[in-house]
Amino acid sequence: MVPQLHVVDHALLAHRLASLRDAATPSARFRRLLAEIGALLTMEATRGLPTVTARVTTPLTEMDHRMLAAPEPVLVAVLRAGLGLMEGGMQVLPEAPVGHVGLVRDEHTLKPSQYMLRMPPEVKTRGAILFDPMLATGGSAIAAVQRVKEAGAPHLRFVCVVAAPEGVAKLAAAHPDVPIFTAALDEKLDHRGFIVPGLGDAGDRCFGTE
Ligand SMILES: O=P(O)(O)OC[C@H]1O[C@H](OP(=O)(O)OP(=O)(O)O)[C@H](O)[C@@H]1O
Ligand SMILES: O=c1cc[nH]c(=O)[nH]1
Ligand SMILES: [Mg+2]
Repeated sequence: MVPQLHVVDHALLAHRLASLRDAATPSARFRRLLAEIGALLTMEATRGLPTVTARVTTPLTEMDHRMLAAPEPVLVAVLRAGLGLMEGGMQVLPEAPVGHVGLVRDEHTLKPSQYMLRMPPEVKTRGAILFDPMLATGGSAIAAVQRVKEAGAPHLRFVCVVAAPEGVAKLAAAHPDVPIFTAALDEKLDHRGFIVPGLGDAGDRCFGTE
């Protein structure tokens, strides 16, 4: 039991995830599904954002209304596959500044290495939502969270699509302050570090590489 893990249960999410997992789904459709899933997960990950009551004048009268208390948080994609997922986050939070962390996992050691980092200055005050569809061994997520914390984020959330129990346990142990939102908690990792049943290599399926 990992208290910071939120497995988001929604019929529309489940329906899209079924198609995303399907090996026959081509790249263009895979990207569209990933963006739609990103939007649905961002709705859930932002449910608890602080709000204030402000006065609003409608064409008919005045009323007190709930609004966001602070500007939208920074959105950060873990390249490459996080780009597709963050697309949906940007639709839900259109005014959010955007950061990127480039990480690639070595297929033999399964260790991530970083090849780029760009973070907007607002991350220091607004906090961040980090997007990467796959939480497998957890190495990439731990490194990405660390980079965003080092950039000054006072708080952050991690959004993924498919998580392995191993990755959830490692991320929660390394960063217990970071809530994890996922569309599915899968069964296990295989001997190559792939999530089972999973959906394969998210970056390759997104961008048509091999
Ligand atoms: O939890 P881990 O074991 O670290 O694995 C997960 C990472 O693997 C994938 O990226 P990949 O390294 O394949 O890069 P890509 O997105 O460019 O394909 C995925 O998008 C995660 O970043
Ligand atoms: O199953 C997996 C594991 C890591 N990265 C992926 O893209 N898929
Ligand atoms: Mg990949």
